[in-house]
This record gives sequence, structure tokens and C-alpha cells, in this order.
Amino acid sequence: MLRLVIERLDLAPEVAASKYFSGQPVTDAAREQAVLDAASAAATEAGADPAYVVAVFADQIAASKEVQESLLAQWAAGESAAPAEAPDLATEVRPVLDRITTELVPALAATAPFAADPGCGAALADDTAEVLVASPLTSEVAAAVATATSSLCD
Ligand SMILES: O=C(O)C(=O)C[C@]1(C(=O)O)C=C[C@@H](O)C=C1
Repeated sequence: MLRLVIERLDLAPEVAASKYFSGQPVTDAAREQAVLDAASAAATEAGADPAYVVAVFADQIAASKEVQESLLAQWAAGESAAPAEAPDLATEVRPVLDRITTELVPALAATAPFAADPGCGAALADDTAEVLVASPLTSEVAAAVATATSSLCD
């Protein structure tokens, strides 16, 4: 489950790069609603609490926006090298985000029962550390992991 959260967050630099070229704003309210609606429908299908799944997905969107804002600000200020090319958002990046939704929702359905466990926070911290060792992230992405995981435990 955490692996999918990180995989999704790690796409935010590509989303930011596509927006750097297209000039599209970071926030796309209609797309956010579509993502949340898809997650809610998939949660119902997977037998998970849609409110829990929607809360977790709202965090994924917020975390993605943190990464995007941070990178776009750095690129605009010339603090770090702007990307030379970017994938197309609609045809290349969003389909991957949608694929992750179809995998992340059943994974959340499986882990949701542990959200109320008193050890949930400690286990989450351990698992997060393990995933970060296995797949090192850029500092911008790593900084948003806390937001992405903030609703996983009660
Ligand atoms: O698809 C985009 O445009 C994104 O920036 C990704 C994303 C998301 O995390 O799903 C995040 C912010 C936008 O407001 C909409 C969706």
C-alpha cells in the first residue's frame, strides 16, 4: 500500500514538468473531483469505507500539489534546472495515476482495519522508512510523504 502511495507521489515531478511546459495551473478542481469520485466508487466495490479512502486520496492530491508548487517555484526562480522535456499530462501521466488508483484502493481496503490499531503510527513510520531506503526520493518528494500518509492511521 505504502509503495503505491510513494509511487503516486513520485509522479508529481512529471506532472509539474508537464505543467511547466503547458502553463496549466497546479490545481485542476474538475480532475480532483474525478479522482476522488473514482476512488470512492472503487472503495465501495472493494468493500472499503469510501470516506476513509476519499480522505486518503485527498491527502495524495494535497501532497502532489506540495511537490508541484515547490518544483515550479524553483524552476521559475532558476534555483534548479527546469526540465528540458516533459510527458503529456492527459495521455501519459494521468493514465498512470488512474492505474495506481485501481491498485491503491484495494490495498487500502486491506489495510484500513489497522487504522485504529494503537500501533498503526509506529508501524507506518517503520514501513515508510523501509520504503524510503528501498527507493530514495528527491527532497521535494520526501518532504510531502508526511502529507500523503497523514490519514492512514486514526
Ligand atoms: O492531474 C493533475 O493535473 C495533477 O496535478 C494531479 C492531481 C492528483 O494528485 O491527482 C493533483 C492536483 C490537481 O488539482 C489534480 C490532480
